[in-house]
Amino acid sequence: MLLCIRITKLMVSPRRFFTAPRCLCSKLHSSSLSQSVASSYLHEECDDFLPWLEQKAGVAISSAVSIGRSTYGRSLFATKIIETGSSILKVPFHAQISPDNLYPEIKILLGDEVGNVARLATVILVEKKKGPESGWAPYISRLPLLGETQTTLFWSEDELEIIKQSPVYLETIRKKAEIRRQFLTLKPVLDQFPQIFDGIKFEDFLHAYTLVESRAWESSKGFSMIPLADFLNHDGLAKAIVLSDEEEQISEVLADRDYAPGEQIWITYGKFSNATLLLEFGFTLPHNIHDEVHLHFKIPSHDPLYKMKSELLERLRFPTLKDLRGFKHHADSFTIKEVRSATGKGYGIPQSLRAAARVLCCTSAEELCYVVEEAMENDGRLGRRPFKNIEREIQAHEILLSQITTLIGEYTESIKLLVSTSPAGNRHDSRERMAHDLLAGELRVLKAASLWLQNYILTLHHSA
Ligand SMILES: C[S@@+](CC[C@H](N)C(=O)[O-])C[C@H]1O[C@@H](n2cnc3c(N)ncnc32)[C@H](O)[C@@H]1O
Repeated sequence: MLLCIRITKLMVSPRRFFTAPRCLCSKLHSSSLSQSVASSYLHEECDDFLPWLEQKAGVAISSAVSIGRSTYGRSLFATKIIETGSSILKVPFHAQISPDNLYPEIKILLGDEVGNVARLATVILVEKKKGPESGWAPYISRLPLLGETQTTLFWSEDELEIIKQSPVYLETIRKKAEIRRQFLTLKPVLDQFPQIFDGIKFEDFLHAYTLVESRAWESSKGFSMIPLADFLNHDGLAKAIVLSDEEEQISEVLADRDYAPGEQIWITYGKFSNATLLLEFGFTLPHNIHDEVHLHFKIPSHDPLYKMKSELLERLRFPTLKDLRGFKHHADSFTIKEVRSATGKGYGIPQSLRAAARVLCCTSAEELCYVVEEAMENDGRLGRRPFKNIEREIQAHEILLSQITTLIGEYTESIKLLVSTSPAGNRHDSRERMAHDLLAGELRVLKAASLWLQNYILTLHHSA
């Protein structure tokens, strides 16, 4: 992740771009996370951290926070009253770790195919190897150890099997293969520095890579890890993010609400579903309003219109997406988010998905050509208008409903299995709990979509 400005996509703006509107305050005060874990765990072993960072930065970083422990690992806590809109911390770019910190003799050997995340992961490995001698030791020594990270990239095959229904399963396999590819590209370079990288294994690189993805933020320097700021935990309802001010060369966090002394301070890493949180950060939320499901359509290979339909579906898919932290995602499927209203009115399931269903249900080349011509006569977007033939419109939406009904059955079975195999029906294990949050959230999205479709189809029947 480069959070918000973070990796999974932190979006770093070249200028300060965020001030919390006043009206947010009361809403944010009711954040479940903010209230439940507020105040009890403070300070502890990090007393030396802020003085070290301020000395390194050569400026004051914060007079309003201390580092403490919470249910979610280290966190920042308010040490005094913090008012909405005030600055919580400011970390200059030169006190952040970025790919620029890579030894020049290593950097010069790296080709373009080695991305910024891999470069920054290499910096982390170098500084870790230096131990107490590293100029970053107080920060590096407080990063989670191998074995403490919960992202699915470290799950066993059996653990992954539990979430096979979710797109996270395939995405985990794909991503791990991609990180392995990057490691194999880097390895011949690392081997030239045995005093640093002797005996380095893929797991070490994977660990460093996931540290970067779960903590770094995008900036003009590529991705940076921002000491102190990266002790901030994520609340899906928070509005505060890490801002990047290119003019002043600082990263800053502004309060999105008032904090009392002792309260934990929260930011948002982005509008992430549990699938993304699990894959990139290694945690889930019990009820995540950003959960989503990805639908893949398969055109039967014996369909005589296979080629035409494939080309049209390709036009309907979304292009590459960039998340808040600056990370790119490729969407090769249709995404459904939770439908707010089951009545068929207002925000329903995505138009592009319904358009795809209209394309799929065509039975002749003439019908497909009609869909294309109609798009050209209107705003150019394919399949956006309901078929004039109501029977066809019903068929298109029944295609969708049938696929969603099948998925609902599969998710329900997986959740039943998960609950029944947990000791005494309890999900003690944190990975099982996260698997449950993930599957239950995606099932909720599917059920809402199903209700919406049933209602729409019923309305069409009545009007026929
Ligand atoms: C940027 S770090 C935040 C600081 C971290 N708690 C620590 O101890 O260093 C991100 C990590 O914090 C944890 N985390 C952050 N927000 C969380 C939340 N709402 N629930 C559970 N874990 C969370 C996850 O382990 C995540 O990978």
